[in-house]
Amino acid sequence: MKRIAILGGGTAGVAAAYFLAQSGAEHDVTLFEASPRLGGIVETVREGGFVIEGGPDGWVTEKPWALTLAQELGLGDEVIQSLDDTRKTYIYLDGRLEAMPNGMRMMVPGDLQAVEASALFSSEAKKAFLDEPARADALKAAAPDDDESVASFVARHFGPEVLTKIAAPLLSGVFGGDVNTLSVRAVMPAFVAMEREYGSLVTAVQAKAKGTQRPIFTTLRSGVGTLVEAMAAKIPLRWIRRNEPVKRLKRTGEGWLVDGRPFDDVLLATPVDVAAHLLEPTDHRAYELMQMEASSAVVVGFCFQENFDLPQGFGFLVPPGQGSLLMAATFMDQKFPGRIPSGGRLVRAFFGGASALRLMRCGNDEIASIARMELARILGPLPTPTITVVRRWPNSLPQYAVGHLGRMAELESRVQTIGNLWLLGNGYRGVGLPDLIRDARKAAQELSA
Ligand SMILES: Cc1c2[nH]c(c1CCC(=O)O)Cc1[nH]c(c(CCC(=O)O)c1C)Cc1[nH]c(c(CCC(=O)O)c1C)Cc1[nH]c(c(C)c1CCC(=O)O)C2
Repeated sequence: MKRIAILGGGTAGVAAAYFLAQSGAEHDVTLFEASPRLGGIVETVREGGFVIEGGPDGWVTEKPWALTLAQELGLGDEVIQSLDDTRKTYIYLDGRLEAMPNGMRMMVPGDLQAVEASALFSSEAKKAFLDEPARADALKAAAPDDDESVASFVARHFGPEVLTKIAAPLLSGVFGGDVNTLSVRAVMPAFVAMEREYGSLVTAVQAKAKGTQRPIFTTLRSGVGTLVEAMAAKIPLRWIRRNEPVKRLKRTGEGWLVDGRPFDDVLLATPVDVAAHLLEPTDHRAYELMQMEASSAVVVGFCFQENFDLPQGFGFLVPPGQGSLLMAATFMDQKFPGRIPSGGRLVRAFFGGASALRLMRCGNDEIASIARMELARILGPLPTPTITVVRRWPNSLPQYAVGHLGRMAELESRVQTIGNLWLLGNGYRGVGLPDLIRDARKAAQELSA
């Protein structure tokens, strides 16, 4: 019987424990969670008919692994999709919310007429979009053999305006990060492949848009929290140790000592900085490879009993330098069905970067009042919310900087050499919930083989 320690009870750690429990093999598992609660940054608050997400509100439909898990857990009837018929994403520019043109795939237009008609871009930026297909050969030739930043990739294709107006805010809304440091190969592999094949991204997106489009986001009727709760309910209770942060990890001849207790295998599913610190005595090079910036977020959910007008669509993003403390906001009741009781509104505000770090030190009431003020400056006066949920997520989103894939390949080979070790979580092979679930399943399969 293998003695397995899972360190960290967020989505990755809980999923690993769940898959081990399901494997049919006789494992002796201990899941160490530092806090009193499982789930990490996944947390659904259900109150007064509102479904309020403290962390992620869903996942990207394109990645199948969370949906498969939901179905295995018997949650098939709970699965719902985003309301894409009325999908719009706004960018806050020069004091106004300007809609992104329809048919955009991130910063690449699928519909050049929609770009032409948009008030978001100057005539120069429109010309850059229109001219890009003709530059296909040159773009292919200019593609570096190595990694590059998202900024340099986007600027090569579409110039500086598209970079600052669309790519920067969109990437902050997905990776919380800075386009000048983010690795294009790690965060936009699909676009890199398109460039290799077509040269022009516009041509590639148009060629690929011909198939039927599924809604962009998927979630569960009662919230993403249900996914973690349903997994946790199938983990033997004696496996779970809450309020037990692990302080020391030591490799022994055959296995590990976790705060002095012997185990055969270790799954490190803590935040990257914690995992790096725990591995430092075992492998200093692994520790170095795990040094990465992580961005922080403060999320505020506001529930309103009254209905009031909001722009149609999912929400808005704020590019750097637009004079708002907000990074983004989501109009939850327009993004997914069933988030509110009949009538009412549910709006989520996000702070990131330096604003998040500053706000993190304030009390909940102060954070909520700043969030309301910042929302009202952009959306106009808001009614008084009946429920407010504030969550702080320090260092929660690792930044995949230029060279990330190369560093991760080296880290993986260190992990193989160390042996009896798995690294799980959002610092390595993808930031979305589906990525975490895919990796946890794979680790459990390898352990049970
Ligand atoms: C600010 C922020 C958001 N979401 C996120 C942040 C970063 C800050 C942080 O959590 O630390 C994080 C995020 N957003 C997304 C992911 C998953 C990415 C993946 O699975 O690869 C992750 C990890 C999907 C997304 N999130 C977004 C896209 C782009 C959608 C598009 O092309 O329109 C994706 C794939 C855009 C986004 N993202 C957000 C808003 C308000 C919007 C626009 C409106 C809306 O949909 O709610 C909120």
